[in-house]
Amino acid sequence: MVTVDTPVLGARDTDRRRSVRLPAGMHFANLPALTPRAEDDLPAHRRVYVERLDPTLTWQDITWLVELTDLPVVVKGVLRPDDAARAVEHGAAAVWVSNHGARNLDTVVPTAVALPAVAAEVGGRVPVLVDSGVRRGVDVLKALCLGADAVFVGRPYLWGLAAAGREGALAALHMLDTELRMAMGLCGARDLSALGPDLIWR
Ligand SMILES: Cc1cc2nc3c(=O)[nH]c(=O)nc-3n(C[C@H](O)[C@H](O)[C@H](O)COP(=O)(O)O)c2cc1C
Repeated sequence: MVTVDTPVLGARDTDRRRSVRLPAGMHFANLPALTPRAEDDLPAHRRVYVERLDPTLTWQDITWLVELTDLPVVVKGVLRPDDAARAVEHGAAAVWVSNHGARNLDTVVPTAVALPAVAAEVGGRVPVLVDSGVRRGVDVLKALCLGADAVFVGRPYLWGLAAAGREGALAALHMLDTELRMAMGLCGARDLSALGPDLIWR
């Protein structure tokens, strides 16, 4: 789902294409498929995506997966209420509202915008999870108010890890926890059950 007021392809896209190329002679040691080849007409990361995207997948594949395992199958990347309903109908144990950190599709809808309608559609039948762009405790608070049962982060703890190893990753999570508690206190919320849409000013 993309917003319509900006072009899908533009100058930024071209810039990004250039920026993902490695310097000559370097390669991704553990990701050989990402190493640029002279004959490539697509940047390496795009080639990987194009080769991995399977246009034959259907919702029946979710049912097949669910029947194959006792593990909970969670459908991630849901942004539309109708897709959320399909995920539940096909046996998903949870619906994960995500745009994968807005790293893949330019102008993709923010998850804070998509979340309320998805949560309403799911209606408590399974947990609703969310990620993408959560950077501060107040972001966690807003996501919980907008209908999420749990909130995830991708890059923040990786940045902590890169900066200071295990302690850095823990510090990133601790900061989110502290900020969430502070934001809750400042909103007059004693516990998580007090978080709801009434705390959100639109
Ligand atoms: C380096 C990197 C690789 C990722 N690879 C995948 C992936 O293979 N499949 C997927 O569903 N999400 C992938 N994600 C998205 C994360 O699972 C997560 O949805 C996203 O990072 C959350 O947004 P945030 O980083 O803004 O917190 C990746 C994220 C990063 C940063």
